[in-house]
Amino acid sequence: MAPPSDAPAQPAGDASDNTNDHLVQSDNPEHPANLIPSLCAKFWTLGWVTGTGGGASIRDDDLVYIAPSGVQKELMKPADIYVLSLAAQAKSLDRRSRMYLRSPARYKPSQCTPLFLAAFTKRNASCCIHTHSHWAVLVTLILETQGPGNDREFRINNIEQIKGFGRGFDRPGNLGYHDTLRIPVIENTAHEEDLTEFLEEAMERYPDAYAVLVRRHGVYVWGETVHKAKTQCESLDYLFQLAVEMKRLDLPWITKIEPVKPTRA
Ligand SMILES: CSCCC(=O)C(=O)COP(=O)(O)O
Ligand SMILES: [Zn+2]
Repeated sequence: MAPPSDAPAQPAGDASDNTNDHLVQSDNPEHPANLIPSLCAKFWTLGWVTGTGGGASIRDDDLVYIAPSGVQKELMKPADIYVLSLAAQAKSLDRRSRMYLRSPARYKPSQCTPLFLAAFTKRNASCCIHTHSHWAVLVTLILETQGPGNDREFRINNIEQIKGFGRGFDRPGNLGYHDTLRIPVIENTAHEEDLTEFLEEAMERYPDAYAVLVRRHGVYVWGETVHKAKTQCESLDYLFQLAVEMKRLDLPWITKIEPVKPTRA
């Protein structure tokens, strides 16, 4: 059956209408133009990029690789990827207009683009992942029930998976078991791009955070490398799911546990 005429076309991997195609052509599976589609296909199986929502972007030095908007992210091809230069973008007087080095004609770039750029420019991240995970959304809903003043930060401690997080931008090492992981929550907006100023403001308030939750929407997670962004996103999703189950069992997310001293025989 033919799709309705107003349905967004699915990526077909046809780059014939583009210039600078060499920017997305590589046999290396680690090339960002190959990695974004393969990561998004994995994220779809986790429920992170369902129904065109969510996505991922990768920065390689000055070049930023971006998925198309409104497409099923698990089906896109390297030829569907947009590429822009951070240096060229920085010179642009109009913050909202973007000069793409490669721009597939049939789509628009992801609405998440300015949020991904914030992670790259303000945190020197190399990868930013945006999920619509149920667990992320549920955590923001649970926090909402705790009322104004207590609903703008997710906090958890004394859980082993917290060690999956770096200590912060430009700070060596990872969090420890007894450390408290803090993730700011911002309110959702009618359009994804309008989240940018609130995400940037949360980054200012939480200089060491690697993620920002968006109420009733999902989460943005970044890292200094693709590997670290993915590890942190997985760790966070694990912690969000655990937190939802803990809440169901009436268990607190923050506990006071004294460090156990190792005994020597
Ligand atoms: C049903 S998804 C609505 C937009 C959104 O929240 C999102 O993450 C995807 O935006 P994109 O422009 O990348 O399709
Ligand atoms: Zn989204």
